[in-house]
Amino acid sequence: MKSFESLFAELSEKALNRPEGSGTVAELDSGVHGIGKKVVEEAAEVWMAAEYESDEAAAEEISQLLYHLQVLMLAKGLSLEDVYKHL
Ligand SMILES: N=c1c2ncn([C@@H]3O[C@H](COP(=O)(O)OP(=O)(O)OP(=O)(O)O)[C@@H](O)[C@H]3O)c2ncn1[C@@H]1O[C@H](COP(=O)(O)O)[C@@H](O)[C@H]1O
Repeated sequence: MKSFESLFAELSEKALNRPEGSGTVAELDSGVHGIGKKVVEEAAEVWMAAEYESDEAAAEEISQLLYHLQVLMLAKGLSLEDVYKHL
Protein backbone atom coordinates (compact mmCIF):
# COMPACT_ATOMS: atom_id res chain seq x y z
CA MET A 1 0.00 0.00 0.00
CA LYS A 2 1.29 3.46 -0.89
CA SER A 3 1.96 6.17 1.67
CA PHE A 4 2.01 9.93 1.19
CA GLU A 5 5.82 9.76 1.07
CA SER A 6 6.03 6.87 -1.40
CA LEU A 7 3.49 8.50 -3.74
CA PHE A 8 5.50 11.74 -3.63
CA ALA A 9 8.68 9.82 -4.51
CA GLU A 10 6.87 8.13 -7.41
CA LEU A 11 5.48 11.42 -8.73
CA SER A 12 8.88 13.14 -8.35
CA GLU A 13 10.41 10.45 -10.54
CA LYS A 14 7.62 10.90 -13.14
CA ALA A 15 8.21 14.66 -13.17
CA LEU A 16 11.92 14.08 -13.76
CA ASN A 17 11.76 11.36 -16.41
CA ARG A 18 8.42 12.36 -18.03
CA PRO A 19 7.30 8.85 -19.13
CA GLU A 20 4.85 8.75 -22.02
CA GLY A 21 1.21 8.36 -20.99
CA SER A 22 1.70 9.69 -17.48
CA GLY A 23 -1.30 11.66 -16.24
CA THR A 24 1.00 13.36 -13.77
CA VAL A 25 3.20 14.72 -16.56
CA ALA A 26 0.11 15.95 -18.44
CA GLU A 27 -1.21 17.62 -15.30
CA LEU A 28 2.16 19.24 -14.57
CA ASP A 29 2.13 20.60 -18.12
CA SER A 30 -1.21 22.31 -17.40
CA GLY A 31 0.68 24.54 -14.96
CA VAL A 32 -0.13 25.87 -11.52
CA HIS A 33 -3.38 27.39 -12.81
CA GLY A 34 -4.66 24.09 -14.23
CA ILE A 35 -3.50 22.06 -11.24
CA GLY A 36 -5.06 24.58 -8.87
CA LYS A 37 -8.41 24.08 -10.58
CA LYS A 38 -8.10 20.30 -10.06
CA VAL A 39 -7.31 20.87 -6.37
CA VAL A 40 -10.43 22.99 -5.94
CA GLU A 41 -12.56 20.49 -7.89
CA GLU A 42 -11.32 17.55 -5.82
CA ALA A 43 -11.76 19.48 -2.57
CA ALA A 44 -15.42 20.03 -3.48
CA GLU A 45 -15.80 16.32 -4.28
CA VAL A 46 -14.28 15.48 -0.88
CA TRP A 47 -16.83 17.71 0.84
CA MET A 48 -19.77 16.25 -1.09
CA ALA A 49 -18.64 12.66 -0.56
CA ALA A 50 -18.06 13.25 3.16
CA GLU A 51 -21.50 14.78 3.56
CA TYR A 52 -23.62 12.60 1.28
CA GLU A 53 -21.72 9.45 0.28
CA SER A 54 -20.14 6.41 1.93
CA ASP A 55 -16.98 6.43 4.02
CA GLU A 56 -15.30 4.48 1.21
CA ALA A 57 -16.28 7.12 -1.36
CA ALA A 58 -15.04 9.89 0.93
CA ALA A 59 -11.72 8.08 1.43
CA GLU A 60 -11.31 7.71 -2.35
CA GLU A 61 -11.98 11.40 -2.95
CA ILE A 62 -9.52 12.32 -0.18
CA SER A 63 -6.84 10.18 -1.86
CA GLN A 64 -7.43 12.06 -5.12
CA LEU A 65 -7.16 15.41 -3.36
CA LEU A 66 -3.86 14.32 -1.79
CA TYR A 67 -2.62 13.30 -5.24
CA HIS A 68 -3.47 16.67 -6.80
CA LEU A 69 -1.90 18.52 -3.87
CA GLN A 70 1.30 16.59 -4.47
CA VAL A 71 1.25 17.48 -8.18
CA LEU A 72 0.84 21.13 -7.15
CA MET A 73 3.81 20.79 -4.77
CA LEU A 74 5.92 19.41 -7.61
CA ALA A 75 4.85 22.19 -9.98
CA LYS A 76 5.93 24.72 -7.34
CA GLY A 77 9.16 22.89 -6.50
CA LEU A 78 8.05 22.34 -2.92
CA SER A 79 9.45 19.39 -0.94
CA LEU A 80 7.72 17.33 1.72
CA GLU A 81 9.90 19.10 4.31
CA ASP A 82 8.72 22.51 3.06
CA VAL A 83 5.18 21.47 3.95
CA TYR A 84 5.85 19.33 7.03
CA LYS A 85 7.66 22.15 8.83
CA HIS A 86 4.29 23.93 9.05
CA LEU A 87 2.44 20.95 10.55
N1 LIG B 1 -3.22 8.52 -7.17
C1 LIG B 1 -3.39 8.94 -8.33
C2 LIG B 1 -4.52 9.77 -8.70
N2 LIG B 1 -5.57 10.22 -7.99
C3 LIG B 1 -6.29 10.95 -8.85
N3 LIG B 1 -5.73 10.93 -10.08
C4 LIG B 1 -6.19 11.65 -11.28
O1 LIG B 1 -7.23 12.51 -10.93
C5 LIG B 1 -8.42 12.20 -11.66
C6 LIG B 1 -9.55 12.35 -10.68
O2 LIG B 1 -10.58 11.56 -11.02
P1 LIG B 1 -12.04 12.16 -11.11
O3 LIG B 1 -12.89 11.04 -11.52
O4 LIG B 1 -12.40 12.91 -9.90
O5 LIG B 1 -11.84 13.23 -12.20
P2 LIG B 1 -12.37 13.34 -13.61
O6 LIG B 1 -12.87 14.74 -13.68
O7 LIG B 1 -13.28 12.22 -13.99
O8 LIG B 1 -11.01 13.15 -14.37
P3 LIG B 1 -10.40 14.02 -15.49
O9 LIG B 1 -11.39 14.01 -16.61
O10 LIG B 1 -10.19 15.40 -14.89
O11 LIG B 1 -9.10 13.32 -15.82
C7 LIG B 1 -8.20 10.80 -12.19
O12 LIG B 1 -8.83 10.63 -13.44
C8 LIG B 1 -6.69 10.74 -12.35
O13 LIG B 1 -6.37 11.35 -13.59
C9 LIG B 1 -4.62 10.22 -10.02
N4 LIG B 1 -3.69 9.94 -10.97
C10 LIG B 1 -2.65 9.16 -10.61
N5 LIG B 1 -2.48 8.67 -9.34
C11 LIG B 1 -1.28 7.84 -9.04
O14 LIG B 1 -0.14 8.56 -9.44
C12 LIG B 1 0.84 7.67 -9.93
C13 LIG B 1 1.36 8.15 -11.27
O15 LIG B 1 0.34 8.17 -12.21
P4 LIG B 1 0.69 8.51 -13.74
O16 LIG B 1 1.41 9.78 -13.77
O17 LIG B 1 -0.64 8.59 -14.45
O18 LIG B 1 1.51 7.37 -14.24
C14 LIG B 1 0.20 6.27 -10.01
O19 LIG B 1 0.65 5.55 -8.87
C15 LIG B 1 -1.28 6.56 -9.86
O20 LIG B 1 -1.92 5.54 -9.14
